[in-house]
Amino acid sequence: MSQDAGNTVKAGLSRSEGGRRHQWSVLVVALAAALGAVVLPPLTIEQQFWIVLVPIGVFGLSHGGADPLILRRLAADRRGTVALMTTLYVLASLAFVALIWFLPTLALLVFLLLSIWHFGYTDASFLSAQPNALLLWLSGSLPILGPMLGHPAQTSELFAWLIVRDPEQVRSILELAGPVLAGVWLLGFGRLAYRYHHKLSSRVLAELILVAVALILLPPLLAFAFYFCVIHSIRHFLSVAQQGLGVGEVAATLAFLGRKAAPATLGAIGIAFGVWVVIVLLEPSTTLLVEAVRVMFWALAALTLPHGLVVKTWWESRLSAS
Ligand SMILES: CC1=C(/C=C/C(C)=C/C=C/C(C)=C/C=O)C(C)(C)CCC1
Ligand SMILES: [Fe+2]
Repeated sequence: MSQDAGNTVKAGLSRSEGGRRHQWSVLVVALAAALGAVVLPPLTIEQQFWIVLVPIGVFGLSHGGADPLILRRLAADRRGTVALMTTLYVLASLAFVALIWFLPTLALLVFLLLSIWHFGYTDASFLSAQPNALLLWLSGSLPILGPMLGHPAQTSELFAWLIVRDPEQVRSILELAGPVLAGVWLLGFGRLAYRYHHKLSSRVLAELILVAVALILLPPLLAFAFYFCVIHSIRHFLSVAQQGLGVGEVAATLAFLGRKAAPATLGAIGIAFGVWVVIVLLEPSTTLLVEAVRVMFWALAALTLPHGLVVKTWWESRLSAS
């Protein structure tokens, strides 16, 4: 891929009407979320779980549900290639499930790192016309760093459920790592503002700050749902629509994608529900909530590796085709 071709398409995303409009709405929604978080009464993890279950299921997962469509496009609808790519996708997921099974703590760390990269990749393409690795890591790390800093006790408990460890032990690590990482983030932000202030609009810096504040103030599961549904999924759909079919057709394409993504999304929800029931039957001593949280995040984790690779491969192939 030539650097110029890459720049042209990314410039298209960051300057596109849909991208710009969405960037303004992110600022408004992040401000509203931050203000809402201040007046919100403290919520238990269980209350948060019931609030975010439907938005994450419907809104969030459907963006992964578009992967089969992207795979077909990547394979140019050649049956053999579609089958091969689908097999590789499933194998990558299964490899990650094996990692979760045998080395859960390492799996959580890899999941968090992959998520930061994947979130940042999408954000940076919308926020900057030129590739900007610093912006990628700053933006992508917010959904993980925010809950760690703002609500270390609940975030530790959620992590501890995933890796079956003592929440207090996880908390002592987070309370040390959180401020250190926040310091590194602030240094990076200072460098971004200083080095790129002429290239990036102040709206980008405002987005980073406002989204950071919202993610720190909101309780962890609400913070994640806000970022995942309102920012990540919408940007993903906008980019899929735009890169695939041209700016003018975004609305029609979103409706089309919605229809195409629905079967895989419903399938994923069905499988997740099935796994939940099986786990609960096998291990009736643990609570339903803990198992539900495990299914929700480990399912996302198992899909993150192939999903992130598919999205990147597809974007790069679009770039080199342009
Ligand atoms: C587990 C967990 C968290 C991280 C979730 C992540 C990292 C989700 C990634 C999803 C992806 C990458 C979806 C694909 O597009 C939080 C929010 C810090 C709160 C505490 C529990
Ligand atoms: Fe994604």
